[in-house]
Amino acid sequence: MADQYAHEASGEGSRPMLPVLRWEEPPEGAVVVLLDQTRLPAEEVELVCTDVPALVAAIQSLAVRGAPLLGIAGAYGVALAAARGYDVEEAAGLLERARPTAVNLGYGVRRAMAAYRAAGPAERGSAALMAAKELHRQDAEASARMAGHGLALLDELMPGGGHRILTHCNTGALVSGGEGTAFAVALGAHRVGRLRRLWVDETRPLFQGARLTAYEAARHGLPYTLLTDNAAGSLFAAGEVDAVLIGADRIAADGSVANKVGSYPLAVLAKYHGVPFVVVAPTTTIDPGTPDGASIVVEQRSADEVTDPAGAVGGGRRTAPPGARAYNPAFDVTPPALVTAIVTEEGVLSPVTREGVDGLLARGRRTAGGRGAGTSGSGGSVTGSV
Ligand SMILES: CSC[C@@H](O)[C@@H](O)C(=O)COP(=O)(O)O
Repeated sequence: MADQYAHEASGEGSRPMLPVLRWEEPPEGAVVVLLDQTRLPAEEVELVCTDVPALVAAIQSLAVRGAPLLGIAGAYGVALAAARGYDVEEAAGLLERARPTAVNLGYGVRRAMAAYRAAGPAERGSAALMAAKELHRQDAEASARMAGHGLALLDELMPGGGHRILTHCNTGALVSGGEGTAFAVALGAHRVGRLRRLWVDETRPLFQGARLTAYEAARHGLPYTLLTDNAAGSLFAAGEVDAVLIGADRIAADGSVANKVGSYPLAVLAKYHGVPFVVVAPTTTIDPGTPDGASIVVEQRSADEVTDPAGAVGGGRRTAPPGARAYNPAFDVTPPALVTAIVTEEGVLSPVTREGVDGLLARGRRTAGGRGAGTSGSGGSVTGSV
């Protein structure tokens, strides 16, 4: 495909992005400060959440979003409730139910709640806060390790380098305590001179690809090119895609992957064209309590996001006549048979089997400590450092 479609690489971003999420304790009381992702890329504006309902609203409006970051936000939400003297048990329920598909949200809330409940009455708030900070730090570490494992996998799959990678939705620093999941792998490839092109699906209806991934790619000087989601087929047919790299919102025990709607069609295309389809996610995204893809609850969002797509992210005009109905699932589910590999901070699983997923989870539990059910097992090959 002609290079005139490529955004020119221009070196690392000129200035650091504001922190995606931070905790502050001014004299007026603790707050969770978020980079408002609904305002990107036009402006970097922070949203200050002084209470749990405000944080829940920010989660539901996608001001803060992306599975790993939702987990971190949920954990800080518990700390916020404790610091502000709210009913912490009730706050935890509100936070956990704010969005249904990304398992990390509930994981982060439960982890902070476990610390809160285990502490003595005077230490509960600080115990929840420490748990949130620990999860934040661990997610950054996991991100760096995923980038390393993912890059090694790409080199194995495509020894010649010059990777042309297609990605969907947004998986960079905006979803993570670190540099992200799938995007961190592409960034790693760029830094060692192996990324020839990052193809970025715009990701309808909320344009996380166009608004957020392109924004992050530009800041890092990646050679990226945007495409409408429905242009992906012709891109594969033209032989322009070497690998698909995506994130995940929930990985079921059988290796089924829920991710932003539009991921499953990419997996089908990849299979047909013999292109690796690689999922990059921390082990906190694996849910042993969800046995298979059919059991994953897929969030259904408002029809307005489809009929008035620009309006949903800050101004524009309707594209559909008044009263038009819309089918608007936020995620779809890709079966394990279509997934070439799952890259986690604990290593790479390929092929994707129930036993292999279980083994990854056991490794993740050993690293992070106590994360719920699941037994260790074997099956599938997990490579990489433990
Ligand atoms: C790394 S998070 C998983 C992503 O791949 C993707 O599905 C995503 O960005 C989450 O969707 P969102 O609805 O924007 O919260």
